Amino acid sequence: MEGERELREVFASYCATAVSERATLTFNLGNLPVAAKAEAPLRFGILGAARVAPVTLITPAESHPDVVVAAVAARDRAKAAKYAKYYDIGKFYGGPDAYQELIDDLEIDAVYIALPNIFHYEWAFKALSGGKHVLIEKPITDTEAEAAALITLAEQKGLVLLEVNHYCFHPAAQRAREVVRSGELGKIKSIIGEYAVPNLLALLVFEKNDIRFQYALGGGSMMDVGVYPLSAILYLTGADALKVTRAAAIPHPADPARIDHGMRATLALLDGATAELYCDYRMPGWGPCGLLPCLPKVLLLLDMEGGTVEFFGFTMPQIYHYIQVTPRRRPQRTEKVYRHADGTGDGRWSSYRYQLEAFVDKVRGRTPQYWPSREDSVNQMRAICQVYGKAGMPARPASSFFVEQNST
Ligand SMILES: NC(=O)C1=CN([C@@H]2O[C@H](COP(=O)(O)OP(=O)(O)OC[C@H]3O[C@@H](n4cnc5c(N)ncnc54)[C@H](OP(=O)(O)O)[C@@H]3O)[C@@H](O)[C@H]2O)C=CC1
Ligand SMILES: O=C1OC[C@@H](O)[C@H](O)[C@H]1O
Repeated sequence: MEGERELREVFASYCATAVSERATLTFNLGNLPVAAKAEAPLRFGILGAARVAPVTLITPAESHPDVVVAAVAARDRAKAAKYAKYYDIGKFYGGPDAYQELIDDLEIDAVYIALPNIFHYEWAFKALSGGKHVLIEKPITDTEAEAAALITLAEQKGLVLLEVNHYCFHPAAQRAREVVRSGELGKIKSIIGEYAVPNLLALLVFEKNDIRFQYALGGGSMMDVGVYPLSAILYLTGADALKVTRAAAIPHPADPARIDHGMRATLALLDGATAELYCDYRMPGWGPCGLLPCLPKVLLLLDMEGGTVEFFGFTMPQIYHYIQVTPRRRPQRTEKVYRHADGTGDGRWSSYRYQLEAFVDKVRGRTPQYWPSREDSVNQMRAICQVYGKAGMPARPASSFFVEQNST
């Protein structure tokens, strides 16, 4: 009952907001002016004609004066051609060698990897070896050892490697982190981190054989939506280590022993704080038998010595978010942040656009507004592996390319 009330409140507040203050912003997200390009912009190539790339890179690149998406590679030539035409990408590679051909293209400076997780390591390794900067989807790899190897390789090559934890670059996430770390509310006692996709939405968006539900491709909810609350817990607390004390998978009916459609985990953080993580692809709706539709639940809730902080919509702050700070002895306040305090950024930018800004700054030798520490991706991978272990599910398979490289 409490859950139903909460979901109804969230639904009502979302609707009210959508028709008022942020409606213009939501509309504008796809309508940022196309920037005039610099003389020698950073030329990106995309590995895989991925569904996600228009949101994560192609649209953000349009408004960046120093970025051009110059090529796409897909295993099927016709698919590559169609994708290139549709998104106005100048060059395409198709066929079984397409990914390597794109990497070998001397006109390409950076590669975006949005392939199934199991292929992240291999293609990031090959792209870095070929001298390309790499923007890679989350989770960076399937295992901790692979993540560490990529980071070392990027450093050896002097190249930029960035895992797409895009929301961390958005001013709202940075403001939430500032509030939490400012000392205003003292130490953290506990955190709840959730990313749950409603049943009905997941049915509409994901096909049965989606890469997210295939063990051999590095699937599982913890590998996908679970990464967000996990990385946010690390991001907000600044903890570089945590211990998974308990985890329970909600098994996927298609592969119940190995694939989680949901996961609940308890984490022990520094200083005695704890965190409860929940991710799900099949969050039931509300009302009779949970059949009425609900919205995705994307939430961070911190109980601190001096009050609470709720950061709602943390992975999609450009669409909707709020940071509600409730000190125990002072009035509650709600913050919404779309630009940096120094005025940089643009209220219409998505988290992906903020991320691209930082990526380019890093490549160009400027200091990005935010950049993760070299250990972040490794810590994240280690924690994911621990969650699967505690839940009694097998670790995600290592890349066969990594296994071959490391077999004596
Ligand atoms: N940061 C974010 O907000 C989001 C991140 N993601 C991440 O992006 C990545 C891709 O997700 P998404 O775009 O939804 O994925 P898609 O289903 O669109 O697959 C991406 C590409 O992977 C290749 N591929 C797909 N299935 C297989 C297979 N069975 N075997 C080999 N290759 C395959 C295809 O390449 P080809 O075109 O060459 O055939 C395809 O274009 C994942 O790592 C996911 O976690 C996804 C959504 C949002
Ligand atoms: O942002 C996201 O939401 C939906 C997921 O399946 C996707 O992979 C993730 O990155």
